Amino acid sequence: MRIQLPEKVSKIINCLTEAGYEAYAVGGCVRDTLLGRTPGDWDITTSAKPAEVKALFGRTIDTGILHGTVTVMLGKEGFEVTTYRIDGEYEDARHPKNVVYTANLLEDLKRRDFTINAMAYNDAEGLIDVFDGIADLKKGVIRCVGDPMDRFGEDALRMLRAVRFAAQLGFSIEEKTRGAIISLAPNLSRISAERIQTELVKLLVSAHPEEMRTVYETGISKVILPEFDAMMEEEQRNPHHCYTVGEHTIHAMCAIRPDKVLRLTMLFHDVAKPVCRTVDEKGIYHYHGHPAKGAQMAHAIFRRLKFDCDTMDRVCRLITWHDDNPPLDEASVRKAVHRAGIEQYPALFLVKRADILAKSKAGQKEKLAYVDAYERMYEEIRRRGDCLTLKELAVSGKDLIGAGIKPGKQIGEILNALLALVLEDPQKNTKEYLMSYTLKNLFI
Ligand SMILES: Nc1ccn([C@@H]2O[C@H](COP(=O)(O)OP(=O)(O)OP(=O)(O)O)[C@@H](O)[C@H]2O)c(=O)n1
Repeated sequence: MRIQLPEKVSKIINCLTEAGYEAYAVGGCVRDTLLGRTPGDWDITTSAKPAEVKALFGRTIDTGILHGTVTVMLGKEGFEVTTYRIDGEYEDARHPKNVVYTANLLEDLKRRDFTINAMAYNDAEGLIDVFDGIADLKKGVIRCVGDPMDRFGEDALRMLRAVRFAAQLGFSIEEKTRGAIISLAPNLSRISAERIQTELVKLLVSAHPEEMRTVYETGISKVILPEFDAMMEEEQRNPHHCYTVGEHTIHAMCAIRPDKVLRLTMLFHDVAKPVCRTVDEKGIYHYHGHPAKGAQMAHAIFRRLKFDCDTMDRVCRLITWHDDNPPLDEASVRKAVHRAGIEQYPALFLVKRADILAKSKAGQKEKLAYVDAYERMYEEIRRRGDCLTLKELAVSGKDLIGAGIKPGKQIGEILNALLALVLEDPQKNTKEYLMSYTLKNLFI
C-alpha cells in the first residue's frame, strides 16, 4: 500500500534513513490518510535519539525533549520527530515515570493507544500494520492495542479519546475496549482539566456529538461531567417534551452546526432543569428560571474545565437568552436585542431553532415560524440601523455634562432612561430631542 507523503515529510524520513536510522510517518497522519482525510499534522517516529536528530537538521526545537520529541523546522513548518519509546511504568495514569528508548519499531507501536493509531509508513517499507489497524479501519472499530486495561491504566485520557475517535470517525468501540472503559472510568478524575477539555470539545464539534450517550453509558461523564448524568436521568413530564433532558440535549447538538460555542450552548442550555423543577398535582413538571440558573451552572463547569473567558462568556449569554421570546413588535424585539447584546444575534436564532427541532413535533411548525418572523424583524431593525445600545445613542455622557449635569451616577441613569425611550421609538434618537427631553423630564 502506498501513501502519498508530503514532500517535507519524505525529506525528513530520507535524511534520517540515509544517516543509517529508521524513520516512519506514524499515528494519526497514517490513519487519516488511509481514511481519505487530511491529517492535522505529520508525526515521525525514528530509531535516532533526540541528540542524533538534532545533529542532522539545521533548525530544531526541543518540544518535548524529555519524552524524546524534537520539532524539526523546514521553512515555517514544524514536524515532530520522536524517538522510538517504551514508556516506563506510568505514575498516575498520566505521566510516564521514565522514558526508555528502544531501537525496535514494534516496541514503539505496542505502547500506542488504538490499532488505528498504531500504523507506521515509509516509502521503502510500505505500511507497517502489526495490530490489524487496517482491518479495524475497514470495520469501523476503535480497539486498543493489546490489553485495554493496560493501555487505559497507562493513560486514563485514552478512554475519552476512544469515544472522541468514535464520534469523529463514526466508529463503534470494540467490546473489550468498552468494558475496560467502564471498569477504569473513575481514573479520569486524575487527568488534568485542560486535557479533558480538549478531548470533550473535539467530541462535541465532531460529526457524531450523539456519542455523548457513550460518555454517559460508560460512566465517563459521572467523573468528568456529573451535571450531564443528571440531565440524562431527568425525565421531562411535560407535554412539550418527549425525551429526557439529556436526550433532548443530544438531539439539539445534532441539530446545530459543528461550532464550539454553538455545540457547547446546546449541551448546557438545559443544564439547570434538574434543579429548577416543580411538580403540579397532576404530576406534570414545570421549570422556572432555568436559563439564568443554567448560565450560572455552565459558568462553574467552564471554570472547572479551565475554558477560556471568551467561550465561557459567549456560551453563558446564549444560554441565558435562549428562551427569551418577545412579542413580535419592533419595540419588543429591539428591547430583546438590547437585553441579550447584539453580538449574540444571529447565533441565538440558530440556538432557538435547534432547541425547537429537538423537542416533540407538536407545535413545531408554529414555533419555527415564530423564530423566522423574529429573525426577519431583527434583520429589518439592523438594516435600518436603529439604535440598540448606549454607544449608538445620539447623546453621550459628555453632552449631558456639557449641559450642566453633575458627573456621577445620575449620568448613567439618564442615559439608560434615554435608551429605553429610543428602543421604544427610534425616531427620538436625535440630539435635539433627547437633550430637550432630558432637561424637561430627567434633570432634577
Ligand atoms: N494518550 C495518547 C495520545 C497519543 N497516542 C499516540 O500518539 C499519536 C499522536 O497523538 P495525537 O496527536 O494526540 O493524536 P492523533 O492520533 O494524531 O489524532 P488527532 O490529531 O486527531 O488528535 C496517536 O496516533 C497515538 O499513536 C497514544 O498512544 N496515547
